[in-house]
Amino acid sequence: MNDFINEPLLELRRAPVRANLTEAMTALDAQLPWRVPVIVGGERRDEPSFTSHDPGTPDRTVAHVTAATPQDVDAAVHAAAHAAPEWEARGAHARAAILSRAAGELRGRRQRLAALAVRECGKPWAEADADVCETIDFLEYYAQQAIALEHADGLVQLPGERNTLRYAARGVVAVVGPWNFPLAIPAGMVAAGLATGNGVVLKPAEQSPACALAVVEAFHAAGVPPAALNLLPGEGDVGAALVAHPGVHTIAFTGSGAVGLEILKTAAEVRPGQRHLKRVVAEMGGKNCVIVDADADLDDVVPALVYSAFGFAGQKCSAAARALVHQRIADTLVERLHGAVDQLLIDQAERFGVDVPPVIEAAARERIDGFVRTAHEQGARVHQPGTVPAAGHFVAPAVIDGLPAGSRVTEEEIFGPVLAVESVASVDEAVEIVANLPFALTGGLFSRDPATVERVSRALPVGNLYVNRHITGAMVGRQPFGGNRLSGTGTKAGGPDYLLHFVEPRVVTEDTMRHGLVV
Ligand SMILES: NC(=O)c1ccc[n+]([C@@H]2O[C@H](COP(=O)([O-])OP(=O)(O)OC[C@H]3O[C@@H](n4cnc5c(N)ncnc54)[C@H](O)[C@@H]3O)[C@@H](O)[C@H]2O)c1
Ligand SMILES: N[C@@H](CCC=O)C(=O)O
Repeated sequence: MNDFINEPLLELRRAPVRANLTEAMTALDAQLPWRVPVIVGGERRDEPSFTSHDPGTPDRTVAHVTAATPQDVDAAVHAAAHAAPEWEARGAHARAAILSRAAGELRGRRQRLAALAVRECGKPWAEADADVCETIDFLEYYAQQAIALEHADGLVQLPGERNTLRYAARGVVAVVGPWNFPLAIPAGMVAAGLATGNGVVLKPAEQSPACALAVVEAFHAAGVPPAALNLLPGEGDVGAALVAHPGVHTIAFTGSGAVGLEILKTAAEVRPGQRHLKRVVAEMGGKNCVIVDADADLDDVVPALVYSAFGFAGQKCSAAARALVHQRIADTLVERLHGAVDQLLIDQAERFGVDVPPVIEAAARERIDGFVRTAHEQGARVHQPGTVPAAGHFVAPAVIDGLPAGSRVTEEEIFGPVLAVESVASVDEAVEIVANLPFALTGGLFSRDPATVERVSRALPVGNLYVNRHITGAMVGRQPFGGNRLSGTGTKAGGPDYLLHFVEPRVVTEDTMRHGLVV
C-alpha cells in the first residue's frame, strides 16, 4: 500500500470523533471572519472588497477578501518568474521534502481544515475530510512523482555517445481553481507546479478564498519560498487577466466548460513580448451516465445512485446525472429511488449524518430550480421530497423520469441534486447514448455479466468508468482523474503522467569519443 493514501473518516458515528470535529468547528467559528489578502512575493495587501459566506447560513461571513487588481496580477507573475530558477535549481529531492512537510502541516490541521470547508463551501463532514485527505495525498504523490521524473531517462545509448533526457520547469504556472473541492483541487494543481520547479500564481474561486489561504499558508510554512507561490483572490476578471498575462507558461484550470473554453482561446494568443506557447491543462464539467442492465442488483444500484447523484448536493463534476436503465427494471428502480430520496436528510452541512447540504449560492439554487421547472413544463414526472430548510441555499433532490428526447435536463450539466432516469431497450442502446455525448468525464455500469462489463468498458469514451459501484470519489494514484472530449484536455490528476504537463523535455547528446581529443 502506498503511504500517500489517506483514508477519509469512516467513523463519523463515533462520539469521540464527533466531539473532536465539533470542537474544531467551535474553534474555527471563534476566529471568523477571516481576512484573505492578496499575497505577492510574500507581501500581503489587505484591503477587503468582497466576502465569502456559509451557504447554509448566508448571513454568516466566512472571510473578508481583497480582490486582486491588474497591477497585483502583473506583480505576482513577475514574482513567480523571478523565484522559479532558484526554486528549480534546488532539485526534485529538496522540493519534494518541502511538499511532504506541507502535507504534514495539513495533516496536523486536518479537522480544522475540514471545518473550514464545511463552513465556506457547505461540504458535509465526510466530504470535507475527504477533501483534506486528497490534498495531503496530492502533495505526497506529486513529491514522489517529481523525484521519479528527475531520474527518468530511458534513452537508447550507443558507444561513443551519451544521451540525456531532462525535464525542465516551464516557468510560471497560473492555477485557476473551482470552489467545490476548495482544498484538494487548487492544492493539487499548485503542488504539481511546485514539485516540478515552477513558480506558481493561484487564483482560487471567489466562493472559497479562505480555504485557498489555508493551503497557501501551509506551503509557505513548510518552506516554499514566498515568491514561488502567490495568491490572487478575486472573481473571473482576475482569472482572465492572469491567464492572458504573457509571462504565464502553463495554465492549470479546473472549472466549468464555458470558462475552460474561454481560457483555451485566450491561451492561443501570443502577446507582445511572449516567446512561448502557453500550455493548458483544463479539467471541466460532465453529464455523467450510469447504465443499469436488467440483471443488476438493485440493492447495490439504489444506494450507489443516490450517493453519486445527491451526495454534496450533486456538486461534483463526477456526479451521476443520468441513469440509463434497462426497460425491464426501470419502473421498479424509479419507485425505489423515490423511496430512497424521501429518506434523505436535507440539512446544514455541519449536521452529522446529513445527506444533502445546501448548494453553494443563491444563483446556483436558481439555476438548478430552473432545470426542475423545465422538467415540469416538458411534462416529465418530478419526484422531490416536500420540504427543505427555509434558511440557506437548499434545493430538494429530484428524481425525474419521462423527459422528452433532447431535453436540456438530459443534455446540459446541472451541477446540482438532479437525477434523470431514462428507460432503454438494451445496454447497447445506452452505450450509444453515452458514445454520442459531447462530455466524457465519469460513467457507471451495473451488470453481473462479465462479457457485458468487458464490452461496455471498451466502448465508453469516459475518462473514469466505475463498474458496480458509485461513480464519485477518485483516489490519488488509484484512480487518476480527468475527462475526455469537452470534459477536459485528457489530463489525469493524481496519475503518473500528470507532472509531464508542467515541464518541457530537453535532450542533450554528447559525443564522448571526441572528448579530450584535439581534432
Ligand atoms: N473535471 C474536474 O476535475 C472538475 C473538478 C471540479 C469542478 N469541475 C467543474 O467546475 C464547475 C464548477 O466550478 P466553478 O463554479 O468554480 O467553475 P467556474 O468555471 O465558474 O469557475 C472556476 C474558476 O474560474 C474562474 N473564472 C471565471 N471566469 C474566468 C475567466 N473568464 N477566465 C479565467 N478564469 C475565470 C473563477 O473565478 C474560478 O476561480 C463545474 O462545471 C464542474 O463540473 C470540474
Ligand atoms: N475527483 C472528484 C471529483 C472532482 C470534481 O468535482 C471525484 O472523483 O469525485
